[in-house]
Amino acid sequence: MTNSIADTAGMNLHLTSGKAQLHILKDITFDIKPGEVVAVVGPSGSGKTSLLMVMAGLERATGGKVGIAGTVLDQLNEDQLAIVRRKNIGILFQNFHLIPSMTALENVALALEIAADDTPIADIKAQAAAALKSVGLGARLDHLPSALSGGEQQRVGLARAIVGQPKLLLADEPTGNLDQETAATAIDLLFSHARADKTAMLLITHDMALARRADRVMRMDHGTLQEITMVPS
Ligand SMILES: Nc1ncnc2c1ncn2[C@@H]1O[C@H](COP(=O)(O)OP(=O)(O)OP(=O)(O)O)[C@@H](O)[C@H]1O
Repeated sequence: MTNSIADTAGMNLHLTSGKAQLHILKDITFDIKPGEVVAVVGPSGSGKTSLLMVMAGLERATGGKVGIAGTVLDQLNEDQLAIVRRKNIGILFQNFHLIPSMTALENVALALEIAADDTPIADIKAQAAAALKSVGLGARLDHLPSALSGGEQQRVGLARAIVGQPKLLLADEPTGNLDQETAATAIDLLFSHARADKTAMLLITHDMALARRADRVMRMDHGTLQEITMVPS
């Protein structure tokens, strides 16, 4: 459990839906090493997003252990969870989740303001601008999300996810809402950042070509997770 950036042992997640108790994640044991890219594939509803939510500390496992950067999450309160999250994790969502009333720069700066309590605002803005520049949006700092294309919005999402230099990037179908060409550009950017910064990544995708670019591929099926071998294309 020690030299992983993320690891789980016998992790379970039960959720209630009406009167039903659903067993969403079943006895999941896996780990992600620093700098490693792990793809998770599997059918819709199998539990991939639920796994990401647990790894992000946004959903609590109902059994087993979950560790992030050597800290076991199970016993932490919400404030402690938030600290582990902001110190270690960047999250990239399919629907971008940008704040519509904030410019690209403000969206990225906000993530850093939350993550770095004592940093002067001028430094935060400079770092946010640099992150946006690194994803090719140096000329779009003052645009609102509504004035950006889908691909550009996702690049703002990427800048926001990486600006705090997380050890672990959690990406949930990051290109699911983009056309093929825009998606390919976004994925290249995502991988080049992850590889250059040696950021570990848990990448949920339906795209097998994308999964092949990962170091390892896991398949989620009805809440169970297993490593699979990809047949070369
Ligand atoms: N808050 C919740 N309460 C109850 N059940 C939930 C909740 N969130 C998800 N589920 C159920 O958990 C199961 C797994 O959902 P999850 O979103 O993790 O699947 P997924 O593999 O990410 O699917 P997709 O590929 O369609 O995004 C589904 O049956 C879903 O209905």
